[in-house]
This record gives sequence, C-alpha cells and structure tokens, in this order.
Amino acid sequence: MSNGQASTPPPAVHAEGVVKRFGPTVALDQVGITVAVGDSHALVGRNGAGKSTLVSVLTGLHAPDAGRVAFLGEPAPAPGDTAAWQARVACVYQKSMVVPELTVAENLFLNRFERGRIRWSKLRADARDLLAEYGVDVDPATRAADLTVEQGQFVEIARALSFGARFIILDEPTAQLDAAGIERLFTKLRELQQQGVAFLFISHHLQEVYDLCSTVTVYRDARHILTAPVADLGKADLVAAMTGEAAQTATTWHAKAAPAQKPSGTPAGDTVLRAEGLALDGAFQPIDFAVRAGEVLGLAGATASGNTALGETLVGLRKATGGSASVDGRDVRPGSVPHALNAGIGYVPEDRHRQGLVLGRSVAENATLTVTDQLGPYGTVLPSRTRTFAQRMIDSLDIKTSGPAQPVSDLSGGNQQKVVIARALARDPRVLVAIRPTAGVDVKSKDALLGVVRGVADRGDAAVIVSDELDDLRVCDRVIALFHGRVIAEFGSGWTDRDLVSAMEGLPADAGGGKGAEE
Ligand SMILES: Nc1ncnc2c1ncn2[C@@H]1O[C@H](COP(=O)(O)OP(=O)(O)OP(=O)(O)O)[C@@H](O)[C@H]1O
Repeated sequence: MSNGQASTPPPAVHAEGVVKRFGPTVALDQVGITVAVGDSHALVGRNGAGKSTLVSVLTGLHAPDAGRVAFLGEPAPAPGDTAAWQARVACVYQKSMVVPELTVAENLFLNRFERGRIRWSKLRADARDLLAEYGVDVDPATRAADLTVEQGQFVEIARALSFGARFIILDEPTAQLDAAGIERLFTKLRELQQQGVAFLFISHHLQEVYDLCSTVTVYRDARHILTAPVADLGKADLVAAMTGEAAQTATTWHAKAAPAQKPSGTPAGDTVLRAEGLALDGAFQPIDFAVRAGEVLGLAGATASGNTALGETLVGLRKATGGSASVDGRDVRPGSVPHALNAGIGYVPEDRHRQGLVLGRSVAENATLTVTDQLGPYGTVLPSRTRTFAQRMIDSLDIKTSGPAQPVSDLSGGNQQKVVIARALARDPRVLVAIRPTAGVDVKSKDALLGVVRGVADRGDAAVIVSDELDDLRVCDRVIALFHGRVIAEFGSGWTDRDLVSAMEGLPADAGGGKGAEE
C-alpha cells in the first residue's frame, strides 16, 4: 500500500499452505493458488496430482487440514454454510450436476423457493430472464435430462452466476463436447471474463490450456510446482513440469506399416471381428467392416455421429436392429454383454462410473472382475494370481495407488479409468473395443495406455477404438469416420489431422488421405 504502486484488487480466489490428507495419503501438501479477477487460469497435473482435491477444498466440500482460502480478500465461509459458498464459487463438471427429473427452471431456482406457495408462472418467467441475461438459449420448461451436455453446462454457469459467484471452476468441461461445442463454450467463457468472471480450468487437453487460459499452475504429487503466464511456457516445458522429467519430444503412438505375426505363427490378417449390415435405428445406418488379427480399427466421429452407439452395439450394451456381428466366424448374440464377453470381446466403456467399476472393491478385484463375475459371490481373500495380475497392470498402466488392495473409490478419476482398461485386458480378449479410452487420462499415461491397446493387436488379436481424439486414432491401422450415422470416409494409417477432422465434421475428404464412402 505504501510502496507507491496502485493497489490491485484482491484476487477472485487465493489459497495458501493448503494440506489435505486421506488416511495415509497426502493429497495436497502445502499448496497454493491465486486466480485474479477476470483471469482464465489453468490447473494441470498428472492423474492423482491433487487437482480434484483442490477443487473440493475451494468449493467447501472438504475442509483442509491446514491452510487458508480467501475469496476477493475475504476468508472462505464456514464449512457447511452452503449458501455462502454458492455465492462465491461454483464448479461445472463435464456431467451436469443438475437434477435430471426437474425442469431447467426448477433446477435454476432449486433450494431457494421462498416460503409458502411456489408460483410456477413466476418461476418460469424468472428462469427465462436469467437465461436471457447470460445469453443461454434454452427453454426453461425443458427437463434437465433432455439437455445436451453443452446446454447443461451453460445452465450450470448461469445458475452459478445467479447466486452471485464470480469465480467458476471448470473440471474437464470439454470431455464430452465436439469441436463446435468447445468453441461455443470458450466464446461464452471469454465473454464472461470480460465481465470480470474468473475461471479455474482443469483439463488434460493441453492445447485447450493454450487456447483459453492466460495463466497456468502445475501440481505434481500433491505439490505446487509452478505458476506462469501461458505465453511464457512452451508445451515441452509444461509437460516436463507435470512429469518431473526433462523435456523431451512427445512419443505419440503411430500405427506400424506392417501387421504383426501371431506368436503361434498363424499368419496375421485372418478376420477376427466382422460386422455385416449391422444397424441401430436412430443411431447408425447398416455398416459392413472387418477387423483382422493384428489390426486396430478406429471408429471416428463427433457426438451423435453414431460411433459410440456402434461401439456399444458391438459389446452388447445396445441391441442392433439389423445385421450381425461375428468373432472368428461365430455370430455374437445381439444385445447381450455376457454373450459378447464369452465371444471374446473385451470392452472399455465410455462411462466408467456407471458401467466400469465397483467402487467399494479393491483395485485388484476390479481389475479382474467382469460383468458376469459381479453377479457371483466373491471371496474375501485376494487370490495371489489376482494380486499378481493387478500389480502387473499397476506397473504397465502406471496406476497411482498404494497397492492392489486399495479401494477403487480412493483413486483419482484418471487412475480409475486405467483400472477399467486393466479389467478389459484381464480376460485376454480376442477383440478389445475401447470407447474413448483416454478420456480423463493425463498426457504421459495416455501413451502407456494406447501402447497397451496397440499391444493387443501386436500379439495377434484385434482392437477397435471408438473416439474423436486424434491421438487415440493415430494408433489405428485404419479409421472409418462416421457422420450422422453414416460412413463418410475411410482412411489408412497415413491420414492428416485436417482430413480426419473434416470428415468428422461431415465434410467429405478432398485430395489425398481418405476415400469417400460408397453408399
Ligand atoms: N476419498 C479419498 N480417499 C483416499 N484417497 C483419496 C481420496 N480422494 C483422493 N485421494 C487420493 O488423493 C490423491 C489426489 O487425487 P485427486 O483426485 O485430487 O487427483 P487429480 O489430480 O484430480 O487426478 P485426475 O487427473 O486423475 O482426476 C490421489 O492419490 C488419490 O488417490
């Protein structure tokens, strides 16, 4: 104050010396963060670095064991004073937190009905005004369950702002948005920044950090490593700060030119998985393809392209309305996950929380469970084989855990995803179908994980990756791109980013790379 400088306004949020332990695990070790008013600040780190734990401290969900948090220079509210926390900070997750059965209007004014009778017409009118104020184009009478991910996030942002919060945390908000949706979200965030709203943005997509944020903070192993202007920090240095290893050129996976030989000597190239006229009304048109031994096939496509539905049909989560799928020449019964598993199809689901894990069970049990096994009784003693397998997976997928016996509920999100992958591999599947396998996984683990998927093919089996992530698709020997339920292009391994992105956006490939679909 007395040093002659103009006084700067207090930051939107300032945390220092924050410590948070979960039993023996130190999730945050004397960390801090400062986000200036109107700033867009990225928080990055490997899976298990402590990002989500910081979010729960900054939103009042967990009280820290030590340290201080202040908003606009004022100490954080007392634990449990929900209204006071809501007036300062909100967190928007990739999955909307709104109540699905209620309308948008009800969600917006949830928990703040005045005493007495609710006036529904006023409620709807207020909601309409509120959405209009923040430029959110959604009908307040829509059921929250019917909103797209993008609309749900916009409603959440409007809700947070209406409580008075001027600091919003976005925890992997782009994970389920396509390119156009991400652009619309970023445009909205930039608009709000102009109005003085501050953001803390958590993402494993480092390019998004460069596109959106002006400041970046890196955590590693529960510690604060650095905070710097994004413009001053190159990508290699950013990754080096995250991993603690010297900067090196990224090792992204690329498909090899020649297919692998099976160890048994059987020539590569036998068809393993075949789809003939496979169709699901309302999701995708009849499609034919074959995946050979030694091959990884990519099914690329944006949201609503039908690629996820196709993957889910292959693994029996959805029942085809036409055509058939077979493994090694034997038909797989449509719409039955146990049957698909028995036919040799292993799968990595998109929604790991609903379809992937039994949270109360250990890493080892989850890594070896299959859907059918979950129905049977389970011994309390860990068989040593289970533990050995789990330990191997922990090592090869770089799962951050205290060991095979740790409950999966204690792992960070990205590490839970790796357990799901481990489980899919436990049965040595003949075909591995992985839906967005690297969602939520940090840059370094991503390579390890894609290497494991590649390894399934290289040992002479087959794999299918369903994704819109270019890095996932680079592992593939061949990529089929879908758009609005139809094949729009097919590529060998030499595609360019531009060609594949164009195809996923519905523009048929021009010269080079892809060939148009023959429909
Ligand atoms: N409820 C809990 N009980 C025990 N340990 C926990 C709990 N929650 C988190 N941890 C541990 O704290 C550490 C930090 O986890 P956190 O979820 O904050 O990581 P993260 O950086 O958000 O990771 P990701 O990128 O995978 O989401 C991890 O080692 C995790 O296992």
